[in-house]
Amino acid sequence: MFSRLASSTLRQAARRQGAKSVATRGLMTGSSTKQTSRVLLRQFGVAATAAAAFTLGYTMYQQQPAPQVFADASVPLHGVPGTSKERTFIAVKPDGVQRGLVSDIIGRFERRGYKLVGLKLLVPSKALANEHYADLSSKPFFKGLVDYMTNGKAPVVGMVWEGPSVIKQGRVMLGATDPRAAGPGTIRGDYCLSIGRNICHGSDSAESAEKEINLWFGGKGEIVNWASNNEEWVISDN
Ligand SMILES: Nc1ncnc2c1ncn2[C@@H]1O[C@H](COP(=O)(O)OP(=O)(O)OP(=O)(O)O)[C@@H](O)[C@H]1O
Repeated sequence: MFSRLASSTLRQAARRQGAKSVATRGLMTGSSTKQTSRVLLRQFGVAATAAAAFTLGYTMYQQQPAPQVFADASVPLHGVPGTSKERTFIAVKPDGVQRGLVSDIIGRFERRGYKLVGLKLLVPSKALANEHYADLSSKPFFKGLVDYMTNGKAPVVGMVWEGPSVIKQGRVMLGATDPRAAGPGTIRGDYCLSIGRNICHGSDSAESAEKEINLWFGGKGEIVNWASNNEEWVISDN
């Protein structure tokens, strides 16, 4: 790239000075040769400086350390229940994704002041869905539930939210499992009508949160420990 840049600069300088036509006709005088050489050297110097600056800048850019977002790596994957580092697993199920409710559900948690520390979009495998709903395996609706979660007609949005009492409050924000019993203002109470299409899931205890977060977000680096600048405006008993 550098040699292409230098030779194009030299060509342009030569053209500008009429050197090409003069040289080919053998009419170049001593002073015009010197002048042309000076111009060529100056142009070459500019190109060399530009190339050196580019190389230096690129090298410095490459050597920059990666952004440091892992502010508190001592927090376990599933958080610390009973503290401001409590964590829960919240999912938007395929019907919620299909109906375009992802942003509303994320927005409710964000506006409440909770912090998003994990987020992924996936069609869960049968094994994952079976494990997630293992406690319901004897229920007559189990097979239909797993099929609806895994058939790929729409993905699931899996999330991990962090903040004080997020496990309990997450369930309150979702509303009752059967949307017809869910209060207005809750996600299910506002957006759905049927227990088989209740658009979201939330861990119901610290034990479930631990199991579900590790199940859905067990991979390395899938949870980000980061410090929110809003924290002092959201979490304090003064
Ligand atoms: N009677 C039912 N008929 C059909 N589907 C049901 C029924 N009961 C529960 N489900 C489905 O199974 C899911 C898990 O049921 P569970 O009893 O664990 O309720 P939940 O904890 O409120 O729901 P989730 O685990 O999805 O948050 C429900 O969200 C619902 O989609």
